[in-house]
Amino acid sequence: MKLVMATWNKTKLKQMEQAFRQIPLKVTSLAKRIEDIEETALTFKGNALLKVEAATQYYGNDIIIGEDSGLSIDALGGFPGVRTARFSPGNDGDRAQQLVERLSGVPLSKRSAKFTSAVAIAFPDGAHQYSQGVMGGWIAKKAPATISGYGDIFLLSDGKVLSEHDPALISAYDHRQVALFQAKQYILEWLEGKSL
Ligand SMILES: O=c1[nH]c(=O)c2ncn([C@@H]3O[C@H](COP(=O)(O)OP(=O)(O)OP(=O)(O)O)[C@@H](O)[C@H]3O)c2[nH]1
Repeated sequence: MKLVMATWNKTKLKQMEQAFRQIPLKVTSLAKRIEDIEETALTFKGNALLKVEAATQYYGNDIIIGEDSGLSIDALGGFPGVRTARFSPGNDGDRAQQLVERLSGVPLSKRSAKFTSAVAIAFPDGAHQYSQGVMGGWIAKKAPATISGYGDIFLLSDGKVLSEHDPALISAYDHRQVALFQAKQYILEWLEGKSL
């Protein structure tokens, strides 16, 4: 039995491998076997499940994990949410720039936002588990001259944007790390329950 990471994103894959390093199973990614899927669900959890389901026909005897994440801005009714990675052409930096422009004139008190990460797990016996992590913050009024991603516009309560923080120090509060930590407990407990 293997741990199959249902992701096509290399950074995410590394984070998942790291988060699950204590689990005594070989980790593999389905990226090479199946093409990236269309993320058509209306929720992060729904998209995480779609990623997992894309893998079940090839990896029915393994534990499959999928993750979906994004940024939700209160003043924009939760936008971009599940569409964070693709609400307009270009890269995350271009999209983050657009969000800052859309919030022009909005005071900091009304710029609250959150990152959400949802993880879905499919076990070989057909059981599923889900976990979620959330990190709250604000969309900064002053963005750097060059915005390379959402981390450059996401302000934390210490007055610094996410990308100004040491990832190792912020990791305990990171939405994805929180969701993956809970997922790890589910997997370890499932293995224990099966005496594996
Ligand atoms: O700067 C950031 N710091 C973060 O902490 C963070 N967490 C999520 N995101 C963004 O949210 C979308 C995820 O999209 P997503 O889950 O569909 O991933 P993906 O399509 O790359 O991979 P996958 O679907 O193959 O797994 C992408 O735009 C990510 O940049 C972040 N950006």
